[in-house]
Amino acid sequence: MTTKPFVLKWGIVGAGRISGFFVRDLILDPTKSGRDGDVVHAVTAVGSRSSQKAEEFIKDNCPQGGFAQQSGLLPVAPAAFGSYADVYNHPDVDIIYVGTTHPSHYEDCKNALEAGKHVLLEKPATLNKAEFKVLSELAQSKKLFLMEAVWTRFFPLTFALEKALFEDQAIGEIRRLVSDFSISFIDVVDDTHRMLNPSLGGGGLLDLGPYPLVWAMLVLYRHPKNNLNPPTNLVAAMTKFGETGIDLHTSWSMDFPNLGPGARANLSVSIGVNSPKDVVTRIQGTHGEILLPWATARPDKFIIRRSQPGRGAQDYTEEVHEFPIIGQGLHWEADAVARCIRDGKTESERMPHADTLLTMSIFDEIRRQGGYVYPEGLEKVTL
Ligand SMILES: NC(=O)C1=CN([C@@H]2O[C@H](COP(=O)(O)OP(=O)(O)OC[C@H]3O[C@@H](n4cnc5c(N)ncnc54)[C@H](OP(=O)(O)O)[C@@H]3O)[C@@H](O)[C@H]2O)C=CC1
Ligand SMILES: O=C1OC[C@@H](O)[C@H](O)[C@H]1O
Repeated sequence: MTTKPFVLKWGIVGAGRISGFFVRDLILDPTKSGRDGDVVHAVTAVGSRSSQKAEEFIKDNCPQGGFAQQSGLLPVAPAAFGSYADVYNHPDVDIIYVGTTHPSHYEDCKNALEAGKHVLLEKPATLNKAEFKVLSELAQSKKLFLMEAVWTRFFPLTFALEKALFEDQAIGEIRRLVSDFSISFIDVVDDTHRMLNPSLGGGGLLDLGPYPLVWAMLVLYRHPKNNLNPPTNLVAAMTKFGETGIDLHTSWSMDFPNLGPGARANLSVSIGVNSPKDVVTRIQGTHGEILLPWATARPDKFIIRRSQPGRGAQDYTEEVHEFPIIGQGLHWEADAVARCIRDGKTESERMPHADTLLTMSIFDEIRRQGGYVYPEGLEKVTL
């Protein structure tokens, strides 16, 4: 006997680039994209500040909705709206995907929760820790699911990497992690683009920073021996882009003193250059290293180089572990969210509120040390 899959009905707010990638992944047949198929997705409503844009978004990305609609499991067509509120109030929506620009995240998420909907909130969750704290408390008080959309955490590759590091001890004790995510936007987009525009929370840190940080969070912060102790000795530097106040290059280091004699993360982002494609993340241990090639957000392989202590970095054996990605790879995150909601959970153990609060407190401190000040009134909540 086959069991019917759980259907999660999504309402999308913000008809932009990542929302397009997200819904196109919701259309993929789970059994043909390396997933279990116990949960499937429907796209029942799309909201934009322009109704025409919402209609075009549906036509271009999901004319028949998600896989649940395409396969006949849910006979409901996706509806286009010229406001976000119509999506929050739509009876055929279980969860809101917030794919808007950074400064809108707080209010869009709050409005969705107040309308009684679960939320998957694009990264960075908010502009600061204080804003996310309000959202977390609101979601908890209303018993609604809320998660920051750090999709990289849900890749099969990421689970396999953790097994190699923590169970198999593939490189011995971890001593250092170096990760960079850099994409040159300067001279590629104009100054009004969200990446360069201070009033849209522009710059490298908020947009690209979640990805180098996610590797430090998973490999060092969530290392079984770290016992979830926050990093110490955070030291950050920012180079600013012209007179705008946003960051062009940002780098920071953090220590994890509970790991052996101590481990360090050296992390960086830039919107002025591109990361080298061959290695963007390097995890170094007492018995070798693991390399992750481009992209920091979406790697499809890792390379284990095993060596003997004291034998020098040139003397190693190499194994390549490949994890092909069908679609963009946002479907693993969407499936994990669907399972949480099916099972009545209000948080994901894989991406809990506590990890978002720590992320935002790290970003707050980097901005403090780097002198990144948001335009007046951009933050809706401050400490
Ligand atoms: N997980 C991932 O891989 C990725 C995540 N992201 C995250 O997703 C979010 C959106 O990024 P992306 O899709 O690239 O951005 P886009 O600019 O393509 O889309 C953002 C959308 O936000 C809405 N919006 C609301 N208020 C404003 C405003 N004042 N100015 C401009 N747009 C506004 C618009 O939707 P409308 O006009 O329809 O109302 C717009 O289409 C960001 O938080 C980013 O960090 C981005 C890329 C990849
Ligand atoms: O989340 C992201 O990952 C991919 C990048 O291209 C994009 O700027 C960023 O928002």
